[in-house]
Amino acid sequence: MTSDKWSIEKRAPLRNDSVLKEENVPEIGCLSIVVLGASGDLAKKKTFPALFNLYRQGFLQSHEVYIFGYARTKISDEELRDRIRGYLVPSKNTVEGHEEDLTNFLQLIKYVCGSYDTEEGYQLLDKEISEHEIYRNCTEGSSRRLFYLALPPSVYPPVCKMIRKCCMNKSDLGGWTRIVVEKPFGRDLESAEQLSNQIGELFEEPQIYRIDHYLGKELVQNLLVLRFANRFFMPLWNRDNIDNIQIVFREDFGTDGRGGYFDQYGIIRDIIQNHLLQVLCLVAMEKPVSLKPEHIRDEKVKVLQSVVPIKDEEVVLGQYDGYLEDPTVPDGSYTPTFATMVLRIHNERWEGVPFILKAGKALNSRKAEIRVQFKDVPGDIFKSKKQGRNEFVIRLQPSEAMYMKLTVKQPGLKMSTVQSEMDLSYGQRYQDVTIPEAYERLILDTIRGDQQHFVRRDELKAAWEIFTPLLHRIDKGEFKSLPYKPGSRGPEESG
Ligand SMILES: NC(=O)C1=CN([C@@H]2O[C@H](COP(=O)(O)OP(=O)(O)OC[C@H]3O[C@@H](n4cnc5c(N)ncnc54)[C@H](OP(=O)(O)O)[C@@H]3O)[C@@H](O)[C@H]2O)C=CC1
Ligand SMILES: O=C1O[C@H](COP(=O)(O)O)[C@@H](O)[C@H](O)[C@H]1O
Repeated sequence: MTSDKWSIEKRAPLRNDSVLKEENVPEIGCLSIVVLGASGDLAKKKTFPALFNLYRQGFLQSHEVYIFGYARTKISDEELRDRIRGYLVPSKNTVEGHEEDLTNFLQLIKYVCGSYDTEEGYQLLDKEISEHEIYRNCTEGSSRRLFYLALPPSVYPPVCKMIRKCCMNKSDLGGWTRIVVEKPFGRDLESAEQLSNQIGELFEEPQIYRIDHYLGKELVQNLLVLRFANRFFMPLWNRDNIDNIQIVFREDFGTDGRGGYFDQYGIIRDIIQNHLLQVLCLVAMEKPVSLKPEHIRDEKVKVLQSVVPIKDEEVVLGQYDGYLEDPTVPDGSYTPTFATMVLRIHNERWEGVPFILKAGKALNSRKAEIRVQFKDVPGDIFKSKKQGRNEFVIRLQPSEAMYMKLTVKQPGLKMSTVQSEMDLSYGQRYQDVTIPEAYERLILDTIRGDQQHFVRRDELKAAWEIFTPLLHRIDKGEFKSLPYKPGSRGPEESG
């Protein structure tokens, strides 16, 4: 099943302190993965493909795992398999054995139809899971049950209630029940806290995995290594040397059939409050005591708590021309599809350094990157300012890369300078490596009980505290979104 060409290192089982009450949790044994909202967009595009890739690499074993799709849509097992089949595609290094693996994987999937807020469907689901556990000779209570909520957040409370009531792992003989919830987790501080309270009454924090898929991206995971395992970054990473840091997300397509969802949230809730802010935390945080999830998340919370209120004059919003033509978008909507803003961190390291966050849909390119711009060289004898500053760029996607823009001597007899690049492009440097999809890593982390790359409750609260005042002013119509042309760089006013 596992092709020799897979070159991702299989990670050894790991345990960590985040599983507070689950010290004797098995890493092996019967595993039931339930994808709620299996009929939806995320499930077919991301969740099932991630599970398939884990299966192909041997992280999900046929003799242990069973996957249940759950939703209201009335379809058969075979119809669900047909819906997702086209999304389970091989990457360039994994073509060999793909068809056989696909057939075997699809046989591990069963569909259960039911509503989200009544017991019948969940009782049926529990029966199916229990049958699978018995079939696998699983000792009652030692099984592992993972519930992935690929659903709109509005249904999280009833779904969690029903899981708690009908579908929990039956006793505490070392098994576990974990739930994965997607963003957006709330619309503002109050609604997020309400949701946290509702779910918190049903599940303990170590059972709740708030996913932010940007935390599963290769170069986001590299940030801590880069910063804290390299001597030459440490002394430079501060207000004395850095002029500004830009964290940018661009998409070259619009709402793409998701206008109904998007219009309720807008670009700040969809991208900035979660994905870009998580990246900011990893760029700005202090060195954690260790790599334990709680130590890392403690440092992230400190950064978030040090962010000062966003100034209105440092915000630009935009909406692309044609957004309102999407039939699922309400007439006259002011929802921003583009936003740029400055975040300022009031601490010893970052006082005075603007963190410029920018995100937009329907722009000129698809790209996510971090640009660290350094200050000018004091007393520059080469007068090299006109060639540009030192800049360190981390491109998260597409084509993962890190490069350093620096001034060098123009080769030749003349003593003149030119800007050049030291380039680490992953496509060239790691040609035989298939970089895992973010969801793949994060689902594996959930199975292993590693919460390092998931958002803790206090982190979420601190994130909403930063954006809620601005979002409320936007919701009240106090900000207008400036028009911009699809395929452009955003509104001209955004610079
Ligand atoms: N799609 C994406 O690219 C991304 C999505 N997310 C998040 O993942 C979650 C799921 O997203 P996505 O798959 O796009 O969502 P969908 O709109 O496709 O919904 C998923 C499923 O939920 C059910 N559903 C939809 N609306 C409702 C409703 N109002 N009440 C009850 N059930 C409903 C439907 O299943 P049925 O009717 O069969 O029960 C649907 O197939 C959301 O929280 C989203 O924000 C996060 C990142 C990216
Ligand atoms: O969470 C979301 O992310 C996607 C972009 O994800 P990426 O991994 O392709 O960068 C975005 O399109 C979507 O609107 C948003 O909900």
